[in-house]
Amino acid sequence: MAQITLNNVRKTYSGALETIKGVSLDIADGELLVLVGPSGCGKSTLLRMIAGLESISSGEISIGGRVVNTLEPSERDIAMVFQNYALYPHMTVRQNLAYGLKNRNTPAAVIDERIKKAAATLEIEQYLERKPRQLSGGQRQRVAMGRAIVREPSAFLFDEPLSNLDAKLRVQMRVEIKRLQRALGTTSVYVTHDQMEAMTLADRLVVLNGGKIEQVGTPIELYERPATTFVATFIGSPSMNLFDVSRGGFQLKPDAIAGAPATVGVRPEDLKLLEPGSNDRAFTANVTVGAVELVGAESYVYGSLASGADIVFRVSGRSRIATGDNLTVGADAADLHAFEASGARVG
Ligand SMILES: Nc1ncnc2c1ncn2[C@@H]1O[C@H](COP(=O)(O)OP(=O)(O)OP(=O)(O)O)[C@@H](O)[C@H]1O
Repeated sequence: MAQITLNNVRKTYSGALETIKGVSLDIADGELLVLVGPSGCGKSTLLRMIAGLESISSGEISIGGRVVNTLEPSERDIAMVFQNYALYPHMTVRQNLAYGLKNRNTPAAVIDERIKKAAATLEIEQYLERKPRQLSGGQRQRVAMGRAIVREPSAFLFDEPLSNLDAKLRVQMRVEIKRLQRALGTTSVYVTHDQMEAMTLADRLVVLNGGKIEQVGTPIELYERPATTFVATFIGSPSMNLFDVSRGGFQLKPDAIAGAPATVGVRPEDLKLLEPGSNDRAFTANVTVGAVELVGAESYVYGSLASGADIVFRVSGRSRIATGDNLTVGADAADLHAFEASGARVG
């Protein structure tokens, strides 16, 4: 087990602009930290630098109190789990699990014991003599996890391990990874571009944007108090409505928000359908409905304000709302988010 520390880590690929622009992070012993952000923001680069698969242009990374900047991946006592499983096709599951340990001259009895334990934990005991091609995607993913577990490393690094699986299996495996990580208590860094996966897995989340940290916090902290408009729209689905105050098209009670923000944000789930013309909430707006989307237990209503700004809100169940309807929606002061023109949160 180990704490991982990043101190002002930077990366410039040769001939490219700076990709990681000074990232500092303390990852606690046993913590599951998720790096999330849009494509190209530098998640994989950061993870690969922790793994030692990519050099660091400047700054310092330490694992378990040991500076690892110049150590080979094999010397860092970490195990990586990738999306493409990286299993050897000609070897059985047992041989795949044993491979990394044999290379490290682990005694045969220890290898057998660790494989037995990992196979039981992952419920893959009955597949040990099979080849990877005789397994389903989910089973292969478990074997990939098994290869990491038998090493008993001080940290796991996950690089989008579930992105090759179908939606249902992805949810199952994500629950399993969380359970395993808890049970083993191994410090883990997990990269994904899927905000839902990030929210459900993470002890803490790091939102990266353009090689910089936008915000670090627990999923609930990021959801309730996004530090920037970027985080506000990245976390949550459908994403938060952001209204340009200078454009208007909505009513705000004078005491609803302190100061003079440039942007007001409201989550779709915090907007309530009101009696037409109501104005007793901190925020109210008249909406012309453009489209209604039924998604299982609730519907998303998409529309526009008088200013032309887009708005989306959620209603439970199958809705009678139809395209062309004129409605009034509102929100309480506690559910409003305010941002400066720079995108930074106010208050
Ligand atoms: N070997 C390389 N040489 C030059 N530029 C690179 C190299 N690898 C990555 N980059 C660039 O660095 C940036 C970050 O890439 P990275 O793969 O870390 O992003 P990411 O957030 O993991 O994206 P994705 O979610 O699409 O995998 C991108 O602009 C990418 O083009």
